[in-house]
Amino acid sequence: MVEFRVLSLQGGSILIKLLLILLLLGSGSGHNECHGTSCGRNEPLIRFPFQLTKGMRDGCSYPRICVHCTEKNVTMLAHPTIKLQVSKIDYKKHEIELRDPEKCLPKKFEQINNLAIKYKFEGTYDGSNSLSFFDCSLQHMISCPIYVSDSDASFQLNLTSCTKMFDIVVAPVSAYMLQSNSANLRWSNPDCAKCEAKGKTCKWKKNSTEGDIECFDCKGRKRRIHIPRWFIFTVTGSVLLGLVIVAIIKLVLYYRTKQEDQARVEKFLEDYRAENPTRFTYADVKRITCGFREKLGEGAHGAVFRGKISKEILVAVKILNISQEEGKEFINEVRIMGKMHHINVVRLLGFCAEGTHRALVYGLFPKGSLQSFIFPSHDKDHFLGWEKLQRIAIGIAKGIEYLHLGGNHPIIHFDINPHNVLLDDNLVPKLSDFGLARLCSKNPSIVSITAARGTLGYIAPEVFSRNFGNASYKSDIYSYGMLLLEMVGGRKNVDMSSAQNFHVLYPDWIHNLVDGDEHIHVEEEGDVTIAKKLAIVGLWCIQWRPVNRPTIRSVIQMLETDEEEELTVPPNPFHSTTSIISGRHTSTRPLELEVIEE
Ligand SMILES: Nc1ncnc2c1ncn2[C@@H]1O[C@H](COP(=O)(O)OP(=O)(O)OP(=O)(O)O)[C@@H](O)[C@H]1O
Repeated sequence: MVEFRVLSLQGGSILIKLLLILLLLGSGSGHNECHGTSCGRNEPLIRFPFQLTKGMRDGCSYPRICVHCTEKNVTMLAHPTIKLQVSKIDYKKHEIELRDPEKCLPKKFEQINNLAIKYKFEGTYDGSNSLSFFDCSLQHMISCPIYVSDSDASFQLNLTSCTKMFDIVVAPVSAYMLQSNSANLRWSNPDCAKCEAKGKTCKWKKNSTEGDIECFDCKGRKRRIHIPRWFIFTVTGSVLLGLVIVAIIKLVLYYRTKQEDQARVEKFLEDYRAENPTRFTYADVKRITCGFREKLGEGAHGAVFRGKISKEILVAVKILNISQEEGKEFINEVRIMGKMHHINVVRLLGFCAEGTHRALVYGLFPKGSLQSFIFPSHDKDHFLGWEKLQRIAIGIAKGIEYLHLGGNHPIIHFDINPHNVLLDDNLVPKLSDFGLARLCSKNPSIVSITAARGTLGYIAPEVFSRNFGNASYKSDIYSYGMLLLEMVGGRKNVDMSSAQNFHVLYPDWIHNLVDGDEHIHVEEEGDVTIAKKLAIVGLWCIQWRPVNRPTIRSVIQMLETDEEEELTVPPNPFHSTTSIISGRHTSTRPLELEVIEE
């Protein structure tokens, strides 16, 4: 969930960045120092020394010439009193063409004159500029009642019904221009010639009220894309709306899954207190394992994944590779397994039986299995020490005793090996995978998989072939004996180099050890005693004939005794031909077992 949120935050920040870029691009549609801007399609380009302002306010003074755009996209001079349209700007000749939107430019002569004085505009007309103004308002049907005549009489008017108003000796515009509603004026300042000679353009110096200019290099600057404002607002709005909707959906989902998690934890705790395994759906299993993210290992019955029911409750989820259609049988078996509670037995916390999915949920043991703690005693860095090994051996035996004798439903494990002994933080051993032999008995691939895993050496001869007798509780004793010998020797007891014929490697040194002439690594006095005791008990457990093997209670008694002398060394089972019931085998060392088809 945390990652989910982080991802969505990242996604959100990317979207926000996109929006900012759009807005920046949009802001490029305003005044652009390099390329200028305009009010509309056929409107003049507005660039230095013109400045686009937002309204009619006289926001800028000489030498800045301010213009603004009307709602109808017409370019107007920005002036509080003068209403004149800027219809053309010639940046080469430094000329602007002004028009009266009310089509009566002579009436606005005074304003033009004031403008020319304010901005030091020059006239573009070379002839005599003495003008006479007439009031012709008595003439009907005319839109502009003021007539202008110049001294050159180049523009003759019918003035019979007009009265002369005044004469102007020097005017910046000609009578012809005024009458034809267009006045051309030239600006001389600011002069951008110096910058332009350098291939640059001009811009106003920042923070200068005097209207100082500086050169500005536009080369290499890409032209900004013009994106209409409506487009930007629509896109921005849609994206924001989308983000809000996504956030709401995520929030709803987040709270819903939180509620589901809470309900799952409550149900789990309730079942835990009632000592029942919780039934999970397959969706629960997926959520608990975060989509089967972390695999802890794989055994004969399936893969094991790390999982989490709540922050505090960590679990290991075994996804069984059995596909029984009938879930009832499975659930019955699992309920029996769930009743098994002992300090040396892994507690089954839950299960899943949905469709063909079968899973078992156990408590998590981060230290893993005993397999990773079995090292030879001379490997000082890893060897656990004889005291701890003895405690672990007794713990495992007590776990087996509980399975065999403790509950209402006795269980033969059938797969005792170091992989199936998990260790908690205090190195207390916990037997796992009990009950799986029965649960998965319909799976024909198990024996071969077990063989491939290398736990074959732990399987009692009678489990392997009926020629050696019937499988029983004593079969677990055999596996336990092999486990003890491996704990003492710290090495594999089976040579798997040949797939078909395997050898049980009966270690000579074990006999030497119990006879007293083997030098093992000891830290303390008692260490040899413990090592010998574990070896003797191990040898008793691996007797060929089940009847010759001790019960698990006797095993515990032998392990817990302090009297070394009390333990007698059993005959070497690998030398005894008489102990093999069928008599098919003759003894060889190391003994070679043949797989006999049932
Ligand atoms: N409850 C658990 N907590 C931590 N790790 C576990 C737990 N159960 C199993 N594992 C790890 O997952 C691995 C696979 O376990 P699994 O019991 O499926 O197979 P195995 O015991 O190694 O082999 P097999 O099933 O053939 O006996 C083990 O090696 C063990 O390290």
